[in-house]
Amino acid sequence: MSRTDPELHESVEGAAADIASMEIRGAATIADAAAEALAAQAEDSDADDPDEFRAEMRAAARRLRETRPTAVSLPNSLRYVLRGMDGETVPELRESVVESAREFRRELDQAQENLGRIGANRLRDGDTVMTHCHSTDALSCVEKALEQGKDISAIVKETRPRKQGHITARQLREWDVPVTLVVDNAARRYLDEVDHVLVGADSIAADGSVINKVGTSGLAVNARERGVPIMVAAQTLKLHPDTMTGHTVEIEMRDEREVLTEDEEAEINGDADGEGFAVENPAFDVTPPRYVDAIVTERGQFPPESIVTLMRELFGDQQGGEPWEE
Ligand SMILES: O=P(O)(O)OC[C@H]1O[C@H](OP(=O)(O)O)[C@H](O)[C@@H]1O
Repeated sequence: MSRTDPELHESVEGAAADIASMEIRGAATIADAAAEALAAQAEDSDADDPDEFRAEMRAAARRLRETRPTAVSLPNSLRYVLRGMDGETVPELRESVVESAREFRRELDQAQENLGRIGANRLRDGDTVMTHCHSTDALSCVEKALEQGKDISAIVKETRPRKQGHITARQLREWDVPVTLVVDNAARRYLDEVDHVLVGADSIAADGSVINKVGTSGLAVNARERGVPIMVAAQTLKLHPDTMTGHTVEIEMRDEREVLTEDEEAEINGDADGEGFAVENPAFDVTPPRYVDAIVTERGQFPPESIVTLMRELFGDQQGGEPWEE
């Protein structure tokens, strides 16, 4: 932080640290936490004048923005809340930010509900889904299918290195869904027993590419080879506006210690002198649109190639820089 940066509320610093460490994780959950943190900053601000208040909010948004680069739900959330900031006085500005954050969080919940209902229509009674990682959007489809009285089973991929598959398994068991947990490398073997691959997304690009937890693209290629449809559950908050103008989505590279402990590394190195070896830990990968059957949003389901039409509708009139950079 530079000396001129305003002081940030503990909720902002706390949320930023928790997002970076993945204590708070999952694209929608990150967006929700970011909006909540901005509201806390606004509520407790002791800014003396409107300019100071605005500068404080921009600094808070920048701090949250720099935590993780891939899930576009994070900047989309910050943009939504800051664009709602309006007023001549500090109390007016404060109220507008709090209300904007509240509205964002309400819409996020509603979108997930609506998406779930649409996604559930793709699932038939007795179907088995294969999941990768943990996605609240994807699980919403299962939840709604269960509410429709359908029996659904799941083959849950463990999802190395952080094993978010365990979170998915726990949630599904709470709903009494029969679960088989498999290591990632076993996925292809089990695809013959599966009716749908069901995953979430961290970002969707304008060409319909799906950016999701690393391993999704290999799963999609294998599923296509086996004739299993691939369904991506992603509310429109996951659509990446910058990709409409040719930008690519940055893939987060995480700490190598998530993959290999120091002791394990020492063991591999043995008595060898000199340089160690490289460990890479990309958190996400890109699944090309040709491997995706449907992107399910709260506005309906789309073949990936047509997602750009929806993006033009949603982002077409958005111009200029980011509100936290003004
Ligand atoms: O928004 P929802 O559907 O909950 O999650 C979407 C995606 O966010 C997660 O990323 P991470 O675990 O935060 O790296 C997974 O990649 C998951 O598919």
